[in-house]
Amino acid sequence: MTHVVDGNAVAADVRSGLEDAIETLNDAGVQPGLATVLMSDDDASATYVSMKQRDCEEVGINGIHVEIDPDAPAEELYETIDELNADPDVHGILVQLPVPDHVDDREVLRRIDPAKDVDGFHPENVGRLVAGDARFKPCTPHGVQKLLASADVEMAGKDVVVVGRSDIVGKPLANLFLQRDEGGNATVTVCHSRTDDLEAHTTRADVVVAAAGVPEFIDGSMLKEGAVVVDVGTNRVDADTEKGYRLTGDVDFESAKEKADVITPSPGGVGPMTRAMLLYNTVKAAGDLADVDVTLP
Ligand SMILES: Nc1nc(=O)c2c([nH]1)NC[C@@H]1CN(c3ccc(C(=O)N[C@@H](CCC(=O)O)C(=O)O)cc3)C=[N+]21
Repeated sequence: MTHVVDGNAVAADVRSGLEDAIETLNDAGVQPGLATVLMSDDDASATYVSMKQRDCEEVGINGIHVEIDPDAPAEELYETIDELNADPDVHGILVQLPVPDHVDDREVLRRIDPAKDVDGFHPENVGRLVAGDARFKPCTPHGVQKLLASADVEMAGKDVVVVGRSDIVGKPLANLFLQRDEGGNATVTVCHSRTDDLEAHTTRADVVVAAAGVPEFIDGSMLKEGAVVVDVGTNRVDADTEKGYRLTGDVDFESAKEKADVITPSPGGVGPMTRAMLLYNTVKAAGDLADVDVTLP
């Protein structure tokens, strides 16, 4: 029987595992705070940000939400970041990506205080992750590791194929899988849109991570019998539903499930874990900034 990993349940475990740490912080007079900044008209972005705010409320993190008109000058976003950097009640800052074209996203990521960079996207934090000294593991890659651990998937020595080379998923995840610690020690191949013969890679992989942002493009025929499949995709595709779309991953779930021993669905897999690890990083940031020792799940 294929094990379908329940991302909502594992995410709920992470959230309840944070309760002790939040209590410890509260006892020390610290209320962890997460600022989300939205500079976009995009529906999906607004939905994700409001889910993140709701998560904060649920676990007792102070959620601060800032919205900036997408037509406003870039300076407005930069100055907002400066203010949040200086605000002692804010321990984590997340600027929802993508930002409008006239805003330099590299400048956005450089501008965030690395100690408050709960996405882990600041160049200093990227460098630390690659060097094996991560301060914040980026939320999606970290969530993938936690999901695999929850399903007792041993990564050491495994042939892992990551499909997708983004800065927010593919690259950091490949680095985490390589590291000499828990959830790492794998043999990692990173494939992408210019890879010759993708199937040759995926069909020999013990673990396939689909993170290319292309709906349902990994199907059962591309997998080895008994593979572990992680679906990072969250795509909205047009459909005859009330909302006019349905959510689907980068994996064709039905055919992949026929082959896989373990599979994470989407929705209901990596997405909720991404949000849970954001809370985790916010609690860690609060502990570090306030110099309070917290035990993280
Ligand atoms: N600075 C920044 N940090 C991010 O972490 C970030 C970002 N920008 N921009 C966009 C992507 C996307 N992302 C998701 C998070 C949760 C779900 C999620 O919870 N999905 C649910 C369903 C969501 C729904 O119902 O629409 C699920 O998969 O079950 C999806 C996508 C974070 N991102």
